[in-house]
Order: sequence, then structure tokens, then C-alpha cells
Amino acid sequence: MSPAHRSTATTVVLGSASPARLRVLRDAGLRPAVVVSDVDEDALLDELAGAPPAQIVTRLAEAKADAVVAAVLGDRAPQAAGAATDGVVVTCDSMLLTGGSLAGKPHTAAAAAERWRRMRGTTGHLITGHCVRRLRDGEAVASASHSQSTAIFFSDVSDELIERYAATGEPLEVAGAFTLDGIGGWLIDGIDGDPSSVIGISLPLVRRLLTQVGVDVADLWSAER
Ligand SMILES: Nc1nc2c(ncn2[C@@H]2O[C@H](COP(=O)(O)OP(=O)(O)OP(=O)(O)O)[C@@H](O)[C@H]2O)c(=O)[nH]1
Repeated sequence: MSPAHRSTATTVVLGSASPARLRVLRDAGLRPAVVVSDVDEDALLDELAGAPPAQIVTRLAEAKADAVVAAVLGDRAPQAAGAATDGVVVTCDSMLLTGGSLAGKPHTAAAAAERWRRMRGTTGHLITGHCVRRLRDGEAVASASHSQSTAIFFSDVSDELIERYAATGEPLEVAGAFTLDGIGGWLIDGIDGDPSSVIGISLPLVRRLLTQVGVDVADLWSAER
């Protein structure tokens, strides 16, 4: 893309309530506006029951993008001023494939501990669906979506450590009942794949999706450090 056509005014919108996703993007030089979607994920999960895991998380990300684009183009997202004219909307959905089934957030300490007793010493796959939409002059003009999978090698830890980790509350509201970059890091032996995707948003995949919708990620890097 020649410099003359490069847009330096593109507003980035992160369509997510995830503080971790926002932190990954900010640490990577973006200053996104946050517009949270109101998608009924459980209803969509029911509709998608039986579909391949990568398709499920990608469809969820696309549904979140639909809701956020509608809010931005419908003037219901004042915090994303300018995005309708020249913007990109990025949404994600993460789930853990373990023991042959997809798991989201455990929501309770008991559920988190039960999950950990099953997954300790095993390998799971954290799969994150991504969707990027390009907005220009009040329209959504391009879209690109895909998923990223990262293998997670869970430590074979004791019942007591599992109970104490669950009691911290950290694993309750994260996909798969673990974090890589928090207390959960003490219970992860390693990963094979993209670490940012595990935390919630894959930087290399978003770079490729941005290219597909005509945006050079380097044009989005904030001068602020
Ligand atoms: N910090 C951290 N968060 C993680 C990790 N793994 C998963 N998560 C978080 O777990 C959540 C997965 O749930 P999702 O339904 O994809 O996203 P959400 O938090 O509900 O937010 P929305 O994007 O608004 O749906 C996200 O917030 C991820 O950032 C990790 O290793 N570290």
C-alpha cells in the first residue's frame, strides 16, 4: 500500500470487556476504544452445539463484532467517536479444548478445582476466535476472521495447590480456569504456540486479519510510550 493511501486516523475499537485483551493491545502500542458487546453467548453456544471448536469460537467472535459494529454505526458508542468514518473493530472469544470438550469460564471455585483435577498433567488447547471489521464512511466495508490454537501443558499439581489456586478467585472468570500471565503461571509447565492468543488476543493473527481488511498494523502504533 503506497504511503499516500495509508490512513493514520484509523480508530481502533476493541469489542471486549476483557481487561487482559485491552492490556495486550495497549502493551503492543495500540490505544483502542472499548465497546462491549451484548451478545447472548449461551444462546449462540446452544445453536452451535456440535460444531467444530474453531468454528464455535470464531462464530462467537463474529457475533460480538456484529453487535459492536451496529453500536458504532448506530451512534450508540460515543467513546469510539470517529470509528464509523475510519475504524477497525476487533473482537475475540476464547475457550479451552480439554478432555474432548470445550470449556469457558468456571464461574465458581468448586468448578475451577474440579476442572483442574481433571486437566492437571494433561495438554489442553486454548482456542481463540478473532474477527476484524473495517469501517469507512459509515459502512462496514471489509471483514476477516479466523481462530488461533495454542497447546497448554498443565502441571501435575496437588489437590491442595488446586484448592488454594481456586480460592484466589483468579480462575473463576477466565476461559479454561487458568491464566498464563497471572497466578496460574505457577501451574503451567509450558505452551506450544502464540502466548498472546492464550491471554485473549493473538497479535500475529490480528496483524494478518488487519492486512486482509487493508490496514497496516504499523499505522496503528501509538506514538505515546
Ligand atoms: N489474563 C488472562 N486472561 C485470560 C487467559 N486466558 C483466558 N483469559 C480471559 O478469559 C476470558 C475469556 O472469556 P471470553 O468470553 O472470550 O471474553 P470475556 O472476558 O467474556 O469478554 P468479551 O470479549 O467481552 O466476551 C477473556 O477475558 C480472556 O482474556 C490468560 O491466560 N490470562
